[in-house]
Amino acid sequence: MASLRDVLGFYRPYWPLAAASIGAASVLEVVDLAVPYATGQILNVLSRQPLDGPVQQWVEELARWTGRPVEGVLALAVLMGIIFVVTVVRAPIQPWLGQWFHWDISLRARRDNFRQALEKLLRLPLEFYDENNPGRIAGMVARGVSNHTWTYPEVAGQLIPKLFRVLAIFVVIWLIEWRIAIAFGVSFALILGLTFWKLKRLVAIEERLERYEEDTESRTSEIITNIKTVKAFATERSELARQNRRFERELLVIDYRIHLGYVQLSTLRATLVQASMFGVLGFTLWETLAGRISLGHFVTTLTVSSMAYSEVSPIGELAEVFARRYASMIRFHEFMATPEGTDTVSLAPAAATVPVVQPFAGELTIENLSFGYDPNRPVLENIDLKILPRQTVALVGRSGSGKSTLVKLLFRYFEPTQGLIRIDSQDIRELDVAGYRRRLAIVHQEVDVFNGTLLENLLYGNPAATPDQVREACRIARVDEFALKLPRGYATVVGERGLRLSGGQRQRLGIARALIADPDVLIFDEATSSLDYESERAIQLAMGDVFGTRTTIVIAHRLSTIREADAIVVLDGGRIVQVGTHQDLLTQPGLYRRLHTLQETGELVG
Ligand SMILES: Nc1ncnc2c1ncn2[C@@H]1O[C@H](COP(=O)(O)OP(=O)(O)OP(=O)(O)O)[C@@H](O)[C@H]1O
Repeated sequence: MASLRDVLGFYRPYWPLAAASIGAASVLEVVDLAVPYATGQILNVLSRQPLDGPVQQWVEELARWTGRPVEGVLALAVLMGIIFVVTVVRAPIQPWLGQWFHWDISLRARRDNFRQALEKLLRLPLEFYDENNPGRIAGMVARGVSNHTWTYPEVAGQLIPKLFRVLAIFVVIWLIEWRIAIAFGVSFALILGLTFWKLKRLVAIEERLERYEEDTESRTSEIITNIKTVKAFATERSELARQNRRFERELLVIDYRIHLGYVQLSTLRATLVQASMFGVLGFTLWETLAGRISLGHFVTTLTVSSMAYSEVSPIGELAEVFARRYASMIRFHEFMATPEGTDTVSLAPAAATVPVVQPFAGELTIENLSFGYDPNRPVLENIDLKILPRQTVALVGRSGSGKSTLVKLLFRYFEPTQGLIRIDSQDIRELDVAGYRRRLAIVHQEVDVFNGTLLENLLYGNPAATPDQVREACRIARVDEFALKLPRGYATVVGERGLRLSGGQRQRLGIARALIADPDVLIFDEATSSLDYESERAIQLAMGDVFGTRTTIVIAHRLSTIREADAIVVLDGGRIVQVGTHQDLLTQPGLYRRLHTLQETGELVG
């Protein structure tokens, strides 16, 4: 669970500048008090009452310097001089000390934290993305960072300096008449104490609301992602109704619990402030009438105490704003503390000590491998497999038999619960994870296309590829066949804001992209399953040209894709049940022959 310490830690790199700017802003708030003080002293001069000791000394000092007699005019000049410095001279300095540095720190921290959040996102394991959809993640990060950005200048530039100002006012009143100071101090402590007590309770509600809102955002994000399904099933109305119920609930909590709480707090605060001010007025008047304080001090005390009480509302409001944003800041820090697991480039164990052995030949050995997403529910059990360099091995089996999971383990997205995988005799856990993954490439069933030109997409895994490499890969993957027909050829923008590629074209782009990365091990994960016959045939031909050029693993439901494989590995319930060539396996009774017969004839045979 993140805490206030994490929130403050956000600004750790900037602490010297932060301390200096907060200190300067506080000093400005405090020196401002010289104005009512000097005004009170002017009143004393005008009503022929004595000046305070230090002021009298300054006047005498100035009289000595200038050779003029100590008189009222000189005293007024000193006091006016003080007021001039504190108001007119201070005015152009204030925005720099009061705004520039706080916003400068805040905006720098914003940049750093967006960067760190992205670094975190890039390092988090795939499991995190299985559990959190893009809407939830983006909302959490954006709200957390932007609330930090807005809050820091308010807290550093206003809240803290104002608290110092109130403290200084307390000291000034104390110096004038300690009894009034105590009455003032007690009333202030009571008001602030009540404010913070109430805010703590409101923060707890805000934290619960934050989580609820995240779930709402997450659903909205799913609606966007799955919009085709929503439209196809015509569930727009029910989706709207469902979200509307959540919005209504949110409104009820925000309005009747949080907002109401803040208004109650403001009511209480305003009443206490006015009552306290009235009390201080009465008490000061009493002390003045009793002759214990001068007329000047009467005015000064009333002015500074009303200045202090007038700070109560802004302090309270700033504290409220902080409280309202605190929950999302805490969520952001919880996100930043999410464990990164082993699926991270920089945290690979022994990455620094064990160099990548280059080049790989592409021999893969899987030894007694077991794994389960939930340790009590094994998905793969005791897998033993050896794939020689440049061999093509197909993984087949029923849906859910663990084929994709095996590939995820090969990519080191998860740690096996038992056993290990070696590449060219080296345990893959000992290799630098980024260096190792660059030796692999995968063509998924759904090929991701980034917003950019076709060429940029092709070069995604290897921007340094030569034109010849690109040309050759595009020839093998049959990208050239469609690329030249695009409006601007390879310079055509595809993806989010560009031309939509068909399923077959995306697949071919995926294969070319993988080939351009020149991997030692290439994996096709059901690359043809979603395609029509013609596109499938084109992809099969492309794959056929790749077979034998590097170690290749093909996951396929359509067995026609893998007839040429050197070995076919049949998985069932997370175990290897058969291994052999297409011909071998057809001659044996078993799962492969059953699946094959089913695909050829549509008949289920025992
Ligand atoms: N991220 C995950 N978290 C938890 N369980 C998972 C996850 N991914 C897959 N599984 C489970 O692991 C088992 C194997 O899934 P896997 O995707 O490896 O099978 P597959 O053979 O590739 O299936 P298909 O051919 O349908 O793609 C399934 O029971 C599935 O529910």
